[in-house]
Amino acid sequence: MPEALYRRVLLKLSGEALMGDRTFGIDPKVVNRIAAEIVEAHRLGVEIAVVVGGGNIFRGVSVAAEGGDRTTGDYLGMLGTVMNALALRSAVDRLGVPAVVLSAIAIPALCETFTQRGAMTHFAENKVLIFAGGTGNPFFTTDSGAALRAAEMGCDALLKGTQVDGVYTADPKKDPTATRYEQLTHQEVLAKNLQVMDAAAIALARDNRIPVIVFSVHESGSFVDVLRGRGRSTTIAG
Ligand SMILES: Nc1ncnc2c1ncn2[C@@H]1O[C@H](COP(=O)(O)OP(=O)(O)O)[C@@H](O)[C@H]1O
Ligand SMILES: O=c1ccn([C@@H]2O[C@H](COP(=O)(O)OP(=O)(O)O)[C@@H](O)[C@H]2O)c(=O)[nH]1
Repeated sequence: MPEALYRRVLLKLSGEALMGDRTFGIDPKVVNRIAAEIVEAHRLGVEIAVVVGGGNIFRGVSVAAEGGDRTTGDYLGMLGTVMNALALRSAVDRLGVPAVVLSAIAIPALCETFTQRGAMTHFAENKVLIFAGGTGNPFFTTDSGAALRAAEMGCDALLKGTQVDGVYTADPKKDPTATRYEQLTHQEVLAKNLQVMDAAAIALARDNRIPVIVFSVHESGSFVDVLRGRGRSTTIAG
């Protein structure tokens, strides 16, 4: 069995993935399964930072679409990511690996506030880092937060665990004839306007030469498989 291909990775976890079969919120069974995979990867010796999404709780654009205030909606979305991060920390902790939540928005009663130097200290202490609050700014996404933190933390790769098992010629949920790419460049994703990740996140990864690997977080063992260079995924690099 090959060991991990990477020394330090940023795992972007879709908020919606944490819902399991529910229509809203957090399914503890799913959180426990993902936590177990993170712990397995940690035991391979990989340094892991996680950025959690919040789409299972709140999306600012939905508020705006109904005539509400986008900025307030986005802050609610960021708070949703803090809820997910706390649930994941508790699940990883319970499996015997220390984990810490670092939020872009200060909520000192619940978690630490992110600083790059503080986060590096936690890596040196062999902890799993869980980044909450996205970038801390409205009008951004947690994908952009993931690309930003991957650059700040010097990660070798950004692994996007999402609803689909890679990047397709079109959204596979809408177009059943769409076919999956094995490999693409960041520039091709932008030029073809492939919507699996927002353009700001892809551009930031491109400018910092960070490969992005898109895989399905719904398949058990997929995170560790990707770390070992196995399983179904699309690599965006070059
Ligand atoms: N070209 C494409 N290839 C793959 N997925 C795509 C593509 N275009 C749109 N999508 C959609 O993008 C979704 C992933 O993006 P997003 O909803 O932001 O996920 P996440 O919640 O993981 O951040 C997939 O579930 C898929 O339906
Ligand atoms: O830097 C950020 C990250 C997130 N959000 C808000 O938080 C919500 C949840 O994040 P996202 O949609 O990226 O979650 P995911 O799709 O990964 O579950 C977004 O819709 C935004 O409203 C934001 O305003 N700024």
